[in-house]
Amino acid sequence: MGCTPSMLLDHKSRRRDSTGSQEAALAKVAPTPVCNKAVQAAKAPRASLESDGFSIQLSSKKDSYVSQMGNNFATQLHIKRISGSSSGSPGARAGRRSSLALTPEDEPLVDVANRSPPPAHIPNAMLYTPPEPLELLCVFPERASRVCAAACSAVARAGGEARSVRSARDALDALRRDSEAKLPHVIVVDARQPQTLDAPLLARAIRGTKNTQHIILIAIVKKSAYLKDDFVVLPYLDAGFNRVMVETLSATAWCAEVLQCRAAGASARAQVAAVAALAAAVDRCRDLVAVTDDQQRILLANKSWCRVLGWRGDEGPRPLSETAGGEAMRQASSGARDWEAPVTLRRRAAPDPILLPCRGAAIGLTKSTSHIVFVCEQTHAVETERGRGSLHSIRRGSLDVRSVASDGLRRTSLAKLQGLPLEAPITKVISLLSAATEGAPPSTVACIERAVDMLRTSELYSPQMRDDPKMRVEDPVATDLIGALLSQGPTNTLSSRRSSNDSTVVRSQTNRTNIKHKTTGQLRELLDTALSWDFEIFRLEDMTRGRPLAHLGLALMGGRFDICAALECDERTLLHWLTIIETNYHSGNTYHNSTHAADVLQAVAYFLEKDRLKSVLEPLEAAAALLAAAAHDVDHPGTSSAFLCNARHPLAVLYNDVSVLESHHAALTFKITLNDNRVNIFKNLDRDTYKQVRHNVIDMILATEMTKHFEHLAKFVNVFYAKSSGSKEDNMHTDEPLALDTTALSLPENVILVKRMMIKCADVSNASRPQKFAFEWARRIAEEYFLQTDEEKAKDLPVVMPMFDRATCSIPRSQIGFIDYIIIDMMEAWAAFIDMPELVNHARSNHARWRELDEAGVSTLADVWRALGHSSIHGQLQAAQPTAEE
Ligand SMILES: Nc1ncnc2c1ncn2[C@@H]1O[C@@H]2COP(=O)(O)O[C@H]2[C@H]1O
Repeated sequence: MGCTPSMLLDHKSRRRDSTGSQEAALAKVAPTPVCNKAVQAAKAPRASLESDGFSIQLSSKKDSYVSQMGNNFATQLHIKRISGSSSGSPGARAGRRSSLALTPEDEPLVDVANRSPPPAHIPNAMLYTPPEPLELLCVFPERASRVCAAACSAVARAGGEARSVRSARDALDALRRDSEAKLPHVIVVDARQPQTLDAPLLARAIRGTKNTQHIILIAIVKKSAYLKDDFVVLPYLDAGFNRVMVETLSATAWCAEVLQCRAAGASARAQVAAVAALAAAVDRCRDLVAVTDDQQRILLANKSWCRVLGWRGDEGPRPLSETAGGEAMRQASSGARDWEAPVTLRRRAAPDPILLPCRGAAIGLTKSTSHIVFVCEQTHAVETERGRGSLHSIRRGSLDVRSVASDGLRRTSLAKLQGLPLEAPITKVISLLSAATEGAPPSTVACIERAVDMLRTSELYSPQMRDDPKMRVEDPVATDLIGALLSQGPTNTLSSRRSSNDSTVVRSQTNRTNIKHKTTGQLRELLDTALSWDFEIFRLEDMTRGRPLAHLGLALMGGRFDICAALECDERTLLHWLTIIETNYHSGNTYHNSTHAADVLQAVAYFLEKDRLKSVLEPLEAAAALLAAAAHDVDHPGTSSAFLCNARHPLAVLYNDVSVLESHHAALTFKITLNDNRVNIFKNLDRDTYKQVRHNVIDMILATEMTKHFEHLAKFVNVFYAKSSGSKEDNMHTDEPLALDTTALSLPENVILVKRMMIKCADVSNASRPQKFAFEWARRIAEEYFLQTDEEKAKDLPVVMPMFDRATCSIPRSQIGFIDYIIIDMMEAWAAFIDMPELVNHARSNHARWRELDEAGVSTLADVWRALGHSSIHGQLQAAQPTAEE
């Protein structure tokens, strides 16, 4: 402990020690104009003095050599309040607010009750020690001192043991050599021959030795000296003696003294033991505890206090104000009995103070306060840092007091908040990072501090364009596309351009030809290849006359994955579900139609075949992933959420401009499904299973929102690549290979990240497909963007992606930007996770081809297809393939 329990026991005597004189001691006890008079009064025995409302009485126990046991004051100083007006001036009384000056009558009762310290309650059981035979040590320089012999024989008669030594050195040796159990209860020191034995010096040395607080020290003085001066005892008491006794050879006198010493000794030992026990308890507290004297000088500081504030273990009493500030200090000074208020504590190794909730209490055995207890709650954040043993670390980790306004209310509520057992993981991360700065080189500290500053923002996952020369695509097309993908809300409105549907109205299936789910031989052959990465999706689109989803869905969901078993539904219901979902895709959209849904479904199915996912996902989770993929863009209007917001479309209004399309896709999926028993693939699931599947489907559909792209990617990377050297996000931007760590898969929350990543990658997997597919998808999305721009211009709406104008837009550049900013990082992370390098290989090779085209001056859609030697890949495919009906 910084300050020890022994300081608690004798802080009053230390006060005297520091002044070196009784006058100074008295002056300190009464630090008012009255004190000088008190000193004079002390010199004039039995003087009583009244002034300015005070009565000071000094009484000297001259007639008894036995002063009060266990009390270092042979002379007792009483400072009384005078309640009447007879002796104090009214002005003086009215003007003072100190606890000494104010009379109890001047204050409201409640206030008085709260200001007088509670009687310190020490349970009686704590103060009991079993009686022991008395151990006496006599220190008498004279070889055959008769006084010494009288004392020893009295101890023997009382059933105790006595020994004697002749010098101060021998006495101290005996104390230091003996184990604690053998320390004497009483030490009698011959103070009659100062030239041979300096008794006060020896007493100080004894009191400076460990565990001697309970030893009763008796100084033997000559009768002549004793009777000469009223204050003869004071230097002895100041030096640490408990009692001053006149030399005597009387066996009776010695016997009485010895018996009193045994009783007093037992009581003193019990008190010390009780204080030691309480100090040990305080030391084991998590909270920061300090006990001060009535002048707020710290007498005891527990281990938490020392550790958190950077105190050494051996510091003497010091003013609390050097370390603490705030409302708590004001409360403590007000004399309140019990209070709760925030305290700011300065730490030695950190510039920023910490703000902690603090409870305090004034303690006193009498009406006046002897001790003040401060218990500062160790908040979780401080404790986390403590775990790192870093004081330095606390600087950034927990509480930023500088940001706290000076008004007390805010500080109080902040302190209360910090007292709550709540802590966000980010707080722990900041604490750990801050701890890592300890002892680190300045450059590392600077890096960590910058990282911590970034972590402190609430926009953790908001992407910022990287300042990477390699990546600096100062291409307005790429900037336009990425900017539009990553931002949501009104930029700067649902088009009925290709659909006049109220999107929340389930489309009737009747306006479509019922699908033939009897597949032709060629279609069967094609569907047999549904689990290859170069699956001919556009051929399927053509063969099924724009209904690829139902056919592929039935083949994959009903066939290979048998989700009917997991969902406990029949294949017919699944077919109906697929059909109605497909019906609710807009066939007029060039990109966001059911072919895109089928493509994403095919990608998810392909991923699910990978060993990593097979081992991680339950059949029901796989089923949910396939359902989510099939439905993830249902009723997509062919325009972006930003467009809907700008157009003040009912969906944007319904979803408050937040995740408009994804919310709609997820909600409509369930509306369609639950609307009709014939399509309700969930109808046989029990409540909990339904809940689980629903949660999974919704979560995955919402994960396709591109504004959250970097959030999902960063979380995935941080979890599954966290253990390689350096930040994985940084690694992603270098050519260093990623080091995969899949141990985190044991946590369900991390499996969620995997499912999100899976559908995200599937959603934009077109850029990682073989070139002929990737280029067709690029054409389709560009066409859809162009149509949106056309509509925005026609309706005088803000143009979300002005660069996507069919007359001027460079398709190669838009694809280069898309791959650079969205695809590569994500595919690298996912490819490594599921062991599918072709994802990255295709993306890179597509990127290279787009670059070639760009460098060749190819720009518009028409240019691209001309350069590729045909008007459209899809057109080429269409011409070559038979349809499903053939
Ligand atoms: N090849 C591509 N080029 C440019 N943008 C794309 C490409 N593929 C997908 N996207 C965009 O990425 C988005 C992913 O979510 P959506 O399907 O809602 O809408 C998609 C398009 O806006």
